[in-house]
Amino acid sequence: MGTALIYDEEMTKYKLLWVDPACKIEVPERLTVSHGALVRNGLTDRCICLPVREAVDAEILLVHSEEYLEAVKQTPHMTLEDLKEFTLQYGDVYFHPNIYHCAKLAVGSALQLVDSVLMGKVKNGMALVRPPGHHSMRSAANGFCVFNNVAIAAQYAKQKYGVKRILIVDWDIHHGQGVQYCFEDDPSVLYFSWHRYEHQKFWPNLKDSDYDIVGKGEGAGFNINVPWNKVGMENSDYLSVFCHVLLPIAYEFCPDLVLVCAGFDSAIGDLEGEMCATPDIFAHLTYLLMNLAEGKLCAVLEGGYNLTSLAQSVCQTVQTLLGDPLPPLTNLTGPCRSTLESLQCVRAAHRQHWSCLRHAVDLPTFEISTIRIKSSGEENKDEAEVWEEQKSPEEKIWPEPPKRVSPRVCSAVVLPDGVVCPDACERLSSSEDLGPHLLTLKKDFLKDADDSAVTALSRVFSLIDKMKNNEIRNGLALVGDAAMTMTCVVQHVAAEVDSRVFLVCVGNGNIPGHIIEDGKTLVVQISGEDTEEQGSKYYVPVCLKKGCTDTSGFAQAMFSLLLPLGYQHNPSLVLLVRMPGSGVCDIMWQQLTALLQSFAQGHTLVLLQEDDKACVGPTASILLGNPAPPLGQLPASLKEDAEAVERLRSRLQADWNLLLATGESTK
Ligand SMILES: CC(O)(O)NCCCCN
Ligand SMILES: [Zn+2]
Repeated sequence: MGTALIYDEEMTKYKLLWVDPACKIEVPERLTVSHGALVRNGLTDRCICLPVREAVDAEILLVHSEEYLEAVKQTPHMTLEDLKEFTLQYGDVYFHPNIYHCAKLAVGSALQLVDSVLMGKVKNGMALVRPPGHHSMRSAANGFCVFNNVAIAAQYAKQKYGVKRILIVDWDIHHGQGVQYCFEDDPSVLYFSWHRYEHQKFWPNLKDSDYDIVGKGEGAGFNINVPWNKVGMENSDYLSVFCHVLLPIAYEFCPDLVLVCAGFDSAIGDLEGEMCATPDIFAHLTYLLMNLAEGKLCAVLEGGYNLTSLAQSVCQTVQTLLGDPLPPLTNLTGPCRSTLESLQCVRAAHRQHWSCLRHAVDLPTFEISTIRIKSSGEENKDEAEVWEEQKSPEEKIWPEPPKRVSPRVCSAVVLPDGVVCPDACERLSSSEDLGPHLLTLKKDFLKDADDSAVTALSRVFSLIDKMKNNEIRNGLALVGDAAMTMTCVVQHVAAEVDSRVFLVCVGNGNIPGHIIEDGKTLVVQISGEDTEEQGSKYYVPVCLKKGCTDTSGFAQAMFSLLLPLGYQHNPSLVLLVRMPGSGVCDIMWQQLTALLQSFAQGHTLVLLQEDDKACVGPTASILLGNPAPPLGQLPASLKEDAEAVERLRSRLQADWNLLLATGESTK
């Protein structure tokens, strides 16, 4: 199934007709440069372009009041003076004779997208619309928004398709209060928003945007606000919020549909946001949401006012929806102190609502307000920081996002004769020669191995070399001895100059000490074995009381340990090994296989042991880019397991500060 793209130039046909500094940034060119970049990068040709349509009254009334709709209906016939007068009753928004038409098209675009995803015509998609929607409320336009496109889409999905649970992720730099108000007492819609807040000093200056607003009544816990109390947030800050707040809760919620309020004013260069995250971060944020709801993801454009970073961010998002390999994220230095304060506050506020946060040991029992922290931080703010804040947001520059080339072959497999090659995979035949290195290995490692093991290893090595040359994206090998093959592979890759391996070992099994000495291989082992005291900077043994059968504990280790470590290690190869008898369930295994493709531009090598032959198909399906099935709503993980994960984090966070989720940051 493909990726839908919805866009119509009709939505460029309205603009600000008078002087209003607050609104002048919302220009038609936002759509034309975004769509133009997609065309220029050959992305529109790869999408399924769907037509827009006008929303009908009944659809708009899913969220808005009749009197508001009736009032907006009058605007096409208004004179310029009437339009100005009409606009005065709302905040930071403008009207135009054609904006009602465009607002109906924006809603209609979002609904077309929802229809095509929920009817299974496409896998996912993006709607490029204006006017944006997430600030508009039941009876009020606000923040350039007229109708709440995404809120209407959520109500529409529930009403027309009976969707039970919807996750709305709002990565726009402004708080979508309109969405929050619409669903604050609705437990079937989980709304997550981060937003520039600066202790209520930033627009829309609402106390309702702070972290302690968690939803009301039945909806308590289903509204997550992450305030950014400083500008200049970077990729690390965004990733740490996904790893330590959004993903654990989103997986526990287990949505049937993911809607994204895709605003790109949270990208570097945007004078509204004043953040420093680069456009390629949206490739990763999108991907991290694509293994929820079996990949049913609808992204709808909200804000984004720097035409360069907007266009780049839109392309990064669409490329990920299309399944292209993710770009490497470099120099992730870990979250700043302000982010850690916000993280701690949000996790504390939601601790009672989500079992994934229940055992988080780092959380104070008292309610900490970032206001108190700020005032305490005020005294010891050094003059550099003061100067930094007073400096005007000068023109930022950032590197063009790296090209993301899909190798000719997606998935290659090394299988014993007699094992069927999964559809769409390429079977690696015997490599021509055994290669000199192999003969030495034969002497070192394989002395008593039979020829089939030597042949298999030579094929695995050629698979690795083809991944290195980006001829192949990922691969899978079914071998006689997974542990031995793992050791040889690490040895082989570590011999390369600029290689870094991220070895994820699921299940019990001995990791030879020498492979973690060179600092190029980071090992995370998730098992039921308590090898905690053998841990080191490059060897992270996660012991789950009930072993890998415990999905909640496994999931927690995946988000709060594996993801941050993987991002910070930034490997050139991911080696995922399933030890025999690990007990990990297939869906957890598939989710893990999917998540690990965030790294190394998707160069993942999976090693399975022959008696795990049944895993070949399900693993290949994920390697080929199919979404992992849902884990189901996750129960609380065991207290001991959560504490073990927390102990590991506190031991490791000095070396790997993306693990930080609270407390003092080094920055
Ligand atoms: C869609 C949006 O969130 O980017 N609108 C921002 C409005 C800012 C008004 N000061
Ligand atoms: Zn915005």
